[in-house]
Amino acid sequence: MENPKILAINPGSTSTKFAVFLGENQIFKETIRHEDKDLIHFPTVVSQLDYRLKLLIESLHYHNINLEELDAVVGRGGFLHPLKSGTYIVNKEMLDDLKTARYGEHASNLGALMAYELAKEQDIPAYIVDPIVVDEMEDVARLSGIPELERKSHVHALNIKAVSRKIAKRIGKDFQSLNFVVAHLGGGISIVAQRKGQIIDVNNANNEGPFSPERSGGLPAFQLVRLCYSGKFSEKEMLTRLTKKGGFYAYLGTKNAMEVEERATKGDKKAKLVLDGMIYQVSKEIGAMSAVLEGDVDGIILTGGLSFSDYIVQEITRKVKYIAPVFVVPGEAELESLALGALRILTNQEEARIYSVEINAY
Ligand SMILES: Nc1ncnc2c1ncn2[C@@H]1O[C@H](COP(=O)(O)OP(=O)(O)O)[C@@H](O)[C@H]1O
Ligand SMILES: CCCC(=O)OP(=O)(O)O
Repeated sequence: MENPKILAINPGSTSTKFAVFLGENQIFKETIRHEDKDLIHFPTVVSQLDYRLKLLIESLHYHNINLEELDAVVGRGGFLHPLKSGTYIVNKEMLDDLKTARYGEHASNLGALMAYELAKEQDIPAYIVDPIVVDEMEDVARLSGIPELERKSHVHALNIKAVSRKIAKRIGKDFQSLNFVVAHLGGGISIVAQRKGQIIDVNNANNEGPFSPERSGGLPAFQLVRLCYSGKFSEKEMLTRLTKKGGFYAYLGTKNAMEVEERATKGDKKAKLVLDGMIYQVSKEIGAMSAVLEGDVDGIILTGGLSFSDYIVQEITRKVKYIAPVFVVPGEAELESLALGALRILTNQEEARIYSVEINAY
């Protein structure tokens, strides 16, 4: 199929981003922002499906984009069974796992569900690409120190794979011949050791590694246990504190790094300390992942929204440039990566993977 028309959908916790591609070329892009007040009354992520779909369809109609002209729909992949990197056809088993939040709740769980709903009306395929559960970790990285607490790969795989390909192309080498430490620095942070294209270790973006604008990162275990049993918080409140109300938000009441930086520049000592604390922890994690690669690092890549900040990039670079050259790819290329993942299937460059707990089990 030449130049297929692909709709890519990226549902986030505060937005639904979507774009239409003709082959590799983006011909339309839109972001719908969701305020807290609009989402707060939905008890679960999956219960937002109809609401988000309606807004998306209205926007497509408004911009004269005809769903009947699409060849495929592709969504960001959410919490599923651990999977190999690649493009997966959305099937019943996947939909069932997402509807029941079998492996956890995250806005990206809506990606496959929205893609499927739109694709089935047109009788075209729906896909996901490099979901947040891409798991290429080595066995040695899975140990935590307590047998029942296995470390899990929860990672910004879609953007990390995309920026790694981009930098490999820039330096004129094949992505699968290079070793990178990639730091996705967004609302959540994942920092990976990527050996010859494979993510062999990562700080779980939800509960390990550096704190981020909204997440606590790894915490002192004894004190955490005591806080959980203090009787002050329910399980849900504690989990929300760790994943949505940690990091910058917990210390400073904002998740906005630009605001934190401005406060720091204007003399707010606490804002400066917290900003520098995150930079310190990110640099430390980059060092740890470099050790995982035994110092054989072709490049360190900084990406995600925080990489738009000159201060953050300069400070991290100052601390880690002794390891390897630092490359910066600010923001994320998730919609483009989704479309390219679907395109590789539609143009027969790759075969779509089938989601099945049996086949992909690690
Ligand atoms: N130009 C910028 N300078 C500094 N920080 C920025 C800039 N643009 C975005 N950010 C920060 O990046 C973070 C969000 O990153 P992003 O990758 O968009 O996250 P997510 O997709 O997880 O919401 C926020 O803290 C935001 O304030
Ligand atoms: C759980 C890994 C992916 C992730 O944290 O995504 P967001 O930063 O978009 O929430």
